[in-house]
Amino acid sequence: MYKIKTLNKISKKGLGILGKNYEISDDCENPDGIILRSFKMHDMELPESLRAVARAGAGVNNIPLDKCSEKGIVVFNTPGANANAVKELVICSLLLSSRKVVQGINWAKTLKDEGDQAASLVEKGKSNFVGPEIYGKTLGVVGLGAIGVKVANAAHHLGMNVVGYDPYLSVDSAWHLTRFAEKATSFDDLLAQSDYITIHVPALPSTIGMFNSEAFAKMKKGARLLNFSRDTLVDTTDIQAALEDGTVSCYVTDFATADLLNNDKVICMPHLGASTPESEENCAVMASNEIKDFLENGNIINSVNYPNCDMGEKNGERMTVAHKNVPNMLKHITDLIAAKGVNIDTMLNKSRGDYAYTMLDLQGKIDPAIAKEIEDIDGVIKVTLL
Ligand SMILES: NC(=O)C1=CN([C@@H]2O[C@H](COP(=O)(O)OP(=O)(O)OC[C@H]3O[C@@H](n4cnc5c(N)ncnc54)[C@H](O)[C@@H]3O)[C@@H](O)[C@H]2O)C=CC1
Ligand SMILES: O=C(O)C(=O)COP(=O)(O)O
Repeated sequence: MYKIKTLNKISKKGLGILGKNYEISDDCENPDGIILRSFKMHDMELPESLRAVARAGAGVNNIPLDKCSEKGIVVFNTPGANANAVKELVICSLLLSSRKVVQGINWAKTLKDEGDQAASLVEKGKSNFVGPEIYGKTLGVVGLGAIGVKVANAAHHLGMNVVGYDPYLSVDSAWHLTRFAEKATSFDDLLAQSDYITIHVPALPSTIGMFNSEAFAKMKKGARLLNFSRDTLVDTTDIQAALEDGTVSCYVTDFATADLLNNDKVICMPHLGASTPESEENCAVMASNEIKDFLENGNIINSVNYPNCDMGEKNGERMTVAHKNVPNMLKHITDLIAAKGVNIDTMLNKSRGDYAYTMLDLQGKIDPAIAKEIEDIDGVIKVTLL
């Protein structure tokens, strides 16, 4: 029986994929795997039993990746599984940032006690809520991954000019991106051209604070900014100054904070980007499949800290070894196996940064003591016999 601990509410349909050999609860002790959404794991003690963490979603800034890598815990996410949900809310927000819909609705509500006068007061007051159309305007998309590409394509279909910036654009994203999107020559070029800017990059040391006073100074006066990625990408003090002096005319963010909630030029949402039944299910299905394939077969698909390694379904004895990416590891591991008279049928080894992963299909019955001996090799982190 495998034990899975959930740290957030995860779609039941998705968890159902795991099947009868899985005990799933939010308070289990010694879990083999954790499935979570935005729960912040940084202060959590990582149990010795833990082999895998699956983020049902895209962003992994809530997970202590370095600590997991050091302990041989493989972390997964679910690329693209919630991208459509976010795209739809971004398109909605483009319109909200332009047309003063939120402000207009809030004002209309104040007329609820005006009786027969309400209709004529509405007509008199509506001129305060005029806002421009998005058709023919330029949208700058920062980060052309799963979400950015979908937003760019949808905005093109709505008649916008689209300019994109992504120095690490993947081949897959390039295949899916509308040919009408123009490539910004630099981040500054995107800032200078755009009437609307939408942010779709992960929160990394290189992206945190990328929207600061320096960036705002390069933007078109009155541009509108949308942030459905992470709060830390936009400097809170600098955005408030940019809103105050009119550099930015509206900021729509999926990350409500006390400062921003008080600002009339900010539309704050309570992190709703991925909150659709479809996306919650897609993410949970993908996360469950990833963790199940890893726990049962040792395969790594869509990891964010270990290399992807896939030897298909196991058929016999399989050993997996998480280790440091240093010379001679394979020699040490295979020498020890050979010394026990065990034959290796198939082997796969891949590395990613400082870490590597080796999968070995072994012939015959294996003495579990081998795992302990391999684990004692300097540089080996975790050995699992499946
Ligand atoms: N509001 C919400 O509910 C949700 C928020 N997100 C956030 O959106 C982010 C993006 O999600 P996806 O598109 O699915 O991820 P993704 O990994 O498919 O795309 C990210 C893109 O950003 C690019 N990038 C990285 N550094 C960059 C830089 N300095 N400048 C420009 N581009 C850069 C990458 O090359 C990649 O193409 C996530 O990391 C997460 O923080 C994701 C899903 C839901
Ligand atoms: O997938 C992401 O990065 C998200 O931000 C979605 O977060 P959530 O799963 O809705 O808590």
